[in-house]
Amino acid sequence: MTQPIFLIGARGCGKTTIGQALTHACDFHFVDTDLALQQRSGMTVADIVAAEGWAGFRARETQTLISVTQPNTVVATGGGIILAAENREFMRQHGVVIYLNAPVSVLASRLEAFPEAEQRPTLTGKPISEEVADVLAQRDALYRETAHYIVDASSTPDQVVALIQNALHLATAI
Ligand SMILES: Nc1ncnc2c1ncn2[C@@H]1O[C@H](COP(=O)(O)OP(=O)(O)O)[C@@H](O)[C@H]1O
Ligand SMILES: O=C(O)C1=C[C@@H](OP(=O)(O)O)[C@@H](O)[C@H](O)C1
Ligand SMILES: [Mg+2]
Repeated sequence: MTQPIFLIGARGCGKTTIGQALTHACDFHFVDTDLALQQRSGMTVADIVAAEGWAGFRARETQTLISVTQPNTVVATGGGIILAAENREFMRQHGVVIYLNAPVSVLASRLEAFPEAEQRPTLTGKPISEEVADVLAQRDALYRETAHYIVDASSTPDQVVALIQNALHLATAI
């Protein structure tokens, strides 16, 4: 299989971490839409949102998604990539989409331990655990309708990578 693999899911589900580990396991290249758009603009996510609002960030995110998509590539996306219908359609048409699914308690404890405020400026103004619950409630259906496969992302990184590889073997067998 050479199709790109898109990792989607909430902040803290491990798209960036698992994406890097997966590229070693399946000998793909790694790209992360947030890292790519920050390198190109010379600004952090927080800088872009402060200067251009979330609409400016979302426009850059869509451009970046299209430009980084190549064969043999794992694309770690940002948690809000599924908000735009064009992004959802693009990912489903151009590759295999995997939803890294984890409960609110797991997401909140990871984000509380490593908030990375420059990467994750607040979306709602609420404390982390409330924000995670609210945002996941709004987006879970979009992650599910976009995904070809849903993988439990609450176990260790090695275990999550193994679950993805199982799903991809299914994909190559079809
Ligand atoms: N499977 C995992 N088990 C434990 N910690 C994890 C796991 N996946 C990610 N993390 C940790 O959670 C935090 C957020 O991970 P990250 O990959 O940045 O998530 P995302 O890109 O989905 O927002 C990081 O500190 C990372 O080390
Ligand atoms: O969920 C979101 O709307 C966002 C998630 C972030 O990426 P991660 O999911 O990699 O943290 C980043 O793209 C930005 O802060 C917006
Ligand atoms: Mg990330």
